[in-house]
Amino acid sequence: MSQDQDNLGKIRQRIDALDGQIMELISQRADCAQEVARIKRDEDPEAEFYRPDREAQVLRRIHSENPGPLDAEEMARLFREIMSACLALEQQLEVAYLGPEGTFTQAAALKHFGHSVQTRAMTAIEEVFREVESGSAHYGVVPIENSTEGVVTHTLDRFMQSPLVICGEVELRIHHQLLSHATDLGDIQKVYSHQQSLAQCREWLDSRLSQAERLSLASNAEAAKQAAKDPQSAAIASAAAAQLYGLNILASNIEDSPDNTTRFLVIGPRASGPSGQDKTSLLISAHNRPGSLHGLLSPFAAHDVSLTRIESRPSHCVNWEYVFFIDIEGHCQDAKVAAALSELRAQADLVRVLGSYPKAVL
Ligand SMILES: C=C(O[C@@H]1C=C(C(=O)O)C=C[C@H]1O)C(=O)O
Repeated sequence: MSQDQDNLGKIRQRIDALDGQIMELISQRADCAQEVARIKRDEDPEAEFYRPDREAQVLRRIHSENPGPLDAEEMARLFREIMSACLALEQQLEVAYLGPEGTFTQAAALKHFGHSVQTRAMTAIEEVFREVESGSAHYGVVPIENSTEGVVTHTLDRFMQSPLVICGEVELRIHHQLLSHATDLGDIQKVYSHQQSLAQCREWLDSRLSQAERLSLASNAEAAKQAAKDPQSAAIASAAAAQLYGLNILASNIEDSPDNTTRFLVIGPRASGPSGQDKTSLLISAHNRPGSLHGLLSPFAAHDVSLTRIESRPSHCVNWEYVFFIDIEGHCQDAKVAAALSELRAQADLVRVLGSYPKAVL
């Protein structure tokens, strides 16, 4: 046996021994999680085991203390899966998402909760809300904004009527693939996709597929299904959808902006506690008076609270002329945020906290 082979054998023995220790430690961790569950259940038989604030803190600590050589993000992803498996011992979470299977929203749900939850595909954003409102699913995941195309107005509008709260956010880098049974771009007559994805690939389509008609459908996965039926068509969708619907990737990463990112929200029946690094989303309205927007924003400036986003929408209601969706830094239980909100309540016709939730970690 050569010296190298001898060394290889020894290193493999060491890896086997380490795997044994890792397994033992993960099992001890799972025992602790079950113990936490017993305590929570004793305090309250209806207790919710999932704690987004605690999970965010665990992941942040792993991220910041990671010694390498693995990338911090990679290490946090491994722990995301360990926590997901531990939580599944306590409670099988059901997560509704904007389907069908293979959408970016499903990828976002799995990124946020890990792979030990049960994901359930819904056909519309409205249905995701309804599924969680009725209690058929514990949580829901819906898209809210894209770095290239802006806000998903349908999701914002739905918050105006829903009692649900936002308990998390997920950011996902979006890579679009052109999927088809065809092998030549010249054969493509139609391109199907969700309207946002068509917009995110506009320049690529103008230069490489200008002959093809663009047709928008309810989701990218739906587009992949359509493209699978007609070899003269293509879909813009994810690599996961290519596998799921048996299509070739005819061109990859065709999005116009290299940092094309979509943000998703996790919606649920219960508010999240403070994690130390949080955001709060608000729905605010005021009558149309001169200076009313200024009045709505000044409490944030006065209490040193940063605004990360502001979006205005038609109110769909005669009483209010403006509705603003505002994201701020901090949790509604933080002193600065609480002070800004109480000042705001004195000026606005409506202030609803849509949720305070941990900033995305992964
Ligand atoms: C163990 C707990 O419950 C759940 C499981 C967690 C874990 O495995 O670390 C973290 C938060 C909760 O989702 C807890 O609240 O600490």
